[in-house]
Amino acid sequence: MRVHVADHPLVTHKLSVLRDRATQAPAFRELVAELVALLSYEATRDMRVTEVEVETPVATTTGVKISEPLPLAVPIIRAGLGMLDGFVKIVPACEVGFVGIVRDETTLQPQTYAKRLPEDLSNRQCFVLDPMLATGGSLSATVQFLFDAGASDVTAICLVAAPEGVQRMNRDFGDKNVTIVLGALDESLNDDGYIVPGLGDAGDRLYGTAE
Ligand SMILES: O=P(O)(O)OC[C@H]1O[C@H](OP(=O)(O)OP(=O)(O)O)[C@H](O)[C@@H]1O
Ligand SMILES: O=c1cc[nH]c(=O)[nH]1
Ligand SMILES: [Mg+2]
Repeated sequence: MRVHVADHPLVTHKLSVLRDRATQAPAFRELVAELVALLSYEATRDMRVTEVEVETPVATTTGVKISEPLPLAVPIIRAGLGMLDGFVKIVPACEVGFVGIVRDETTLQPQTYAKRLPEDLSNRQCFVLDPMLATGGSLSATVQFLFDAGASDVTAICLVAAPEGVQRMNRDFGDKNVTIVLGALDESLNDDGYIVPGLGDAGDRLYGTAE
């Protein structure tokens, strides 16, 4: 397993505005889309491509196109849906699968309530989208669904992670072809399972459901 933390002033700037409790849902959604676009650049560095011949108005040259089977984007509903548009803008050729997971607020255990994935994921590069990697339960369950369907190459894009979540992923997938691309690796988790300093509940902030 590999972990890549983006080290770029634009990412850190946008994350700082995202973290600010005064940032309201419309700006929050826009910033999430912009951050996904920046992180996708790093996350797709090893995307598989096939050589193609291209005729320019001047000459024939060799280019590339994204290989088939096409990559699969998997947003973890609900908050991960806020990252889908940003990813699809960068990789319009991708297909999209869905996993719906919510944490039990008391036990912090992930509860899966929806799953719609292609049956056979062998040879598919998969890109999981979820802004928050906290205890790691939700991401670990999702990556396991993908491996169970035959995937062997999974990249997760998360905006903010806690060290506890990264350790959990390393415990579960340390010897697997899994890459985690992060906007920031924060300090810790608090007793309620929230990332510190984090940005609060990403789903609530995206969809305006915070109390
Ligand atoms: O690493 P974990 O401890 O599993 O926590 C992270 C999960 O928590 C949030 O989802 P949440 O359960 O709040 O659901 P929501 O997206 O519907 O708000 C977040 O989007 C992750 O999926
Ligand atoms: O800090 C956190 C932890 C889990 N889920 C969130 O949305 N935020
Ligand atoms: Mg939530």
